[in-house]
Amino acid sequence: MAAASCATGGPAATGRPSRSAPTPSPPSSTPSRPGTRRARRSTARSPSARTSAISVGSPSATRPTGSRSGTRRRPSSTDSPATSASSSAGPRCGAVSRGPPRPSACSPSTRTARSTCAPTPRATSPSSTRRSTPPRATACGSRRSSASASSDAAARPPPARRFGAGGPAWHDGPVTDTLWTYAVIGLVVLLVAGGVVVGLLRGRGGATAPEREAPEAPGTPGPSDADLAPDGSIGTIEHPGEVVEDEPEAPPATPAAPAVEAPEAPAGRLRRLRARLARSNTALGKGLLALLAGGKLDEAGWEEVEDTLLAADLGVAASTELVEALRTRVAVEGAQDETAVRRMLREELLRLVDPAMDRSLADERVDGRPACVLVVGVNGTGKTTTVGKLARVLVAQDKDVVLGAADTFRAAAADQLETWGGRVGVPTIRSDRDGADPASVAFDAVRAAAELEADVVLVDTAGRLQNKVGLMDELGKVKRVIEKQSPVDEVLLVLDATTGQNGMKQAEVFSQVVGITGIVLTKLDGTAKGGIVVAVQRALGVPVKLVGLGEGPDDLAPFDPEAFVDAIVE
Ligand SMILES: Nc1nc2c(ncn2[C@@H]2O[C@H](COP(=O)(O)OP(=O)(O)OP(=O)(O)O)[C@@H](O)[C@H]2O)c(=O)[nH]1
Repeated sequence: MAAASCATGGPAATGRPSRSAPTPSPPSSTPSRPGTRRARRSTARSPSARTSAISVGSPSATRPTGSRSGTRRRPSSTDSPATSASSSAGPRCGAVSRGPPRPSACSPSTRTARSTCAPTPRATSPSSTRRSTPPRATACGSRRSSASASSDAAARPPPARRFGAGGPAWHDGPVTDTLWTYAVIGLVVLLVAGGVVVGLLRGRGGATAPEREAPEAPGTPGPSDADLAPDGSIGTIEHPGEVVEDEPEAPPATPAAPAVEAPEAPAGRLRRLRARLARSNTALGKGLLALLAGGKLDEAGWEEVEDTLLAADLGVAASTELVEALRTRVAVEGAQDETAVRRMLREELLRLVDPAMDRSLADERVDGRPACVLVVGVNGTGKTTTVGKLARVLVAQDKDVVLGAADTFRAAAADQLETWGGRVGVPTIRSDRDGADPASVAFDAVRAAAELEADVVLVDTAGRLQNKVGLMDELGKVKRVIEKQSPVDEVLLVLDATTGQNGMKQAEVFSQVVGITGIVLTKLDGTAKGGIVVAVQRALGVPVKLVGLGEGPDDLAPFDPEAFVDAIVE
């Protein structure tokens, strides 16, 4: 046991570099990244963690303590293996070898008296043999002068003779016998005392609080195999008289993986949301129906119909056109009941909304690459929310989606988008730095989507007023940079329906800068101005493709002209 302690405790045995002082080593690079799970794992498994785990339950006999001792005393090249083997641990071996017993054991008087104790039974016992055999002789010999060693050799008979038959030839008489006996007894007492001291030191090492270890340099070897339990873990370390068990290692606290949601299928969403649309557009629908079904309309009545349409943001041209169409039909078909009026109104509104427009989204891979969708608009219209909701629509259609957080202006936008994506298991490409170049982030997102072989990448951009030339130029650059890698298949302009005709001006400028291909009308749940759908489509010649009807995650619906008109007239 002692020999084993020395072997594992000495610096040479551990392979650890000797340190002249236990100064803290520089921190390793791994713990400098605690935020990451990998880093947490690394920290949990780091050498310092392991050694501190050993220190908690380990006494001086364990390798770490031996290692620390090793830093205090570098083993001398003159230390023989026997010296180590005869002591407990490296440094302690040295301390014991320098203690009082050795000089007295090796003193000339003792050597002279040795001949007198030859016949004692203790001298022939195995333990006596261990104590008196080469190890200690070597230790003593390292201190003796060569002259005294040679005189000692001359005066001393061979050990076999001394302790074997106890040959009388070198018996000098009773006085010498007595001195020899005392010397041997003294030697034995000192050895026993030394053993007790070593034992106490070890026992105390196990009882005291573990010393705090200096952090180890990266690459410092971890616990040796001797420190490891059969299963490879750092296990119990036994000491005389006590068994210290490692506390069962608590499983690493892994954050609960957020549940991935299953978004609602997009088909029929608008029908579910129709009540919200109808509630907001009650004035339009009910007002028109009341006027039209009230009997033959005079000029004032028709003006009232037109005002109602304008109030719903249908726009002057569309409103005038609708009134003309209705007047013609009433004149031709005669006075109608409410059901017939409703049908007539529905047909004329639907014609204005133009169901023939292509409202499909670019959400399929094109020419072996992901479809690329850029989302633009003024501040606060709901772009980020729309990108998040649209990701859900696409996931519900079993598409592989990647999000690009190119809104680097608003600090929380990337986090907001990442949260949306995380809920449906969609990755978000973002910059860690606020104010990063949005074109660069957009480029990275498109490249990542290509590498991931996604179906579609949705790139969110910062809100900007259409009259800020610098910001509009920046948006143009975002698109151009993306196009160095992939065509932009869809540019969605997000318009807040509550802004009414103001949105028309936005749409025109954005369209000039980045070429709008589709419109998302948000916040239609909170406005009676559903007529904007018609107005904006007519002004830009691009279809409304999606409508937002609430703040809920699935409150974005593909625009369905029939459902939209039904919600108005029913
Ligand atoms: N009622 C309602 N609220 C909506 C709708 N769409 C978005 N919002 C809300 O509009 C607010 C602004 O949404 P954001 O997505 O942050 O707007 P943004 O355009 O990204 O904002 P900027 O990045 O500052 O330009 C949020 O409170 C959304 O919940 C909608 O269809 N209906």
